[in-house]
Amino acid sequence: MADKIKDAKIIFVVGGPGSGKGTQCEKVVAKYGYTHLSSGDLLRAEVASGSERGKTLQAIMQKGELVPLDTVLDMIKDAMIAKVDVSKGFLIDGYPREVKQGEEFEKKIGAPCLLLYIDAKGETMVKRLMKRGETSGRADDNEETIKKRLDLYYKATEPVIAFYSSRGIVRKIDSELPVDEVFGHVAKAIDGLK
Ligand SMILES: Nc1ccn([C@@H]2O[C@H](COP(=O)(O)OP(=O)(O)OP(=O)(O)O)[C@@H](O)[C@H]2O)c(=O)n1
Ligand SMILES: Nc1nc2c(ncn2[C@@H]2O[C@H](COP(=O)(O)OP(=O)(O)O)[C@@H](O)[C@H]2O)c(=O)[nH]1
Ligand SMILES: [Mg+2]
Repeated sequence: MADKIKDAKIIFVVGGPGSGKGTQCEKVVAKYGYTHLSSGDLLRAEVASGSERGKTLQAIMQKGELVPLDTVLDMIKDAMIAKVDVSKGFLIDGYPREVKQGEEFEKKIGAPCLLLYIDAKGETMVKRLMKRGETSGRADDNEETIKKRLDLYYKATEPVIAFYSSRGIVRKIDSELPVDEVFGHVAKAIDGLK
């Protein structure tokens, strides 16, 4: 089983909060049939289950901080194992959040063949998240937590992009464009694989 995952096509989707990762992943699923695993969604599902672990997670997420590395990684790995036989590839959305998360992922699961860097300006991300917050019901889509998530993104997650750039697998996608144009660039990056 571990070998099967290792051979799977793995794409990391990295970008700030509200940059449009989830939006683009949905479109990739529709066109390429990849399996979309949003680390944030996996964590929110655990919170929704009402488990003790979920309660601990909720408190961390509400503050816009990172949950323990092993927790997210185990969830991603379990979700990958469940889908590996029917999946053409995996979109790992919102992970890695810090270089260490990427290193552990590679030790326990495998190496990514591509990193889609979904790039938008800070003010754009804040605007999109405030709008999303009107309907998302997410405890972290509020002004105070958004600011913390952005700060953490610049501090912890941007170094991830530099880390993988040196390997030549980063494709920077301008996410200020209209959604379909952004997707055009995403599709070009995926078509360039192999
Ligand atoms: N690898 C990850 C992914 C998520 N989180 C936690 O889950 C929260 C929400 O994650 P996510 O949904 O990915 O949020 P954002 O990227 O901030 O927002 P979006 O849904 O807009 O992508 C993060 O703030 C963080 O507390 C984490 O600790 N580690
Ligand atoms: N104008 C515009 N809005 C977008 C674009 N991509 C995403 N959005 C909006 O921005 C918000 C955040 O997008 P989402 O995909 O959840 O971003 P994520 O936080 O990176 O997963 C959503 O309300 C989207 O509708 C884009 O390319 N252009
Ligand atoms: Mg998202």
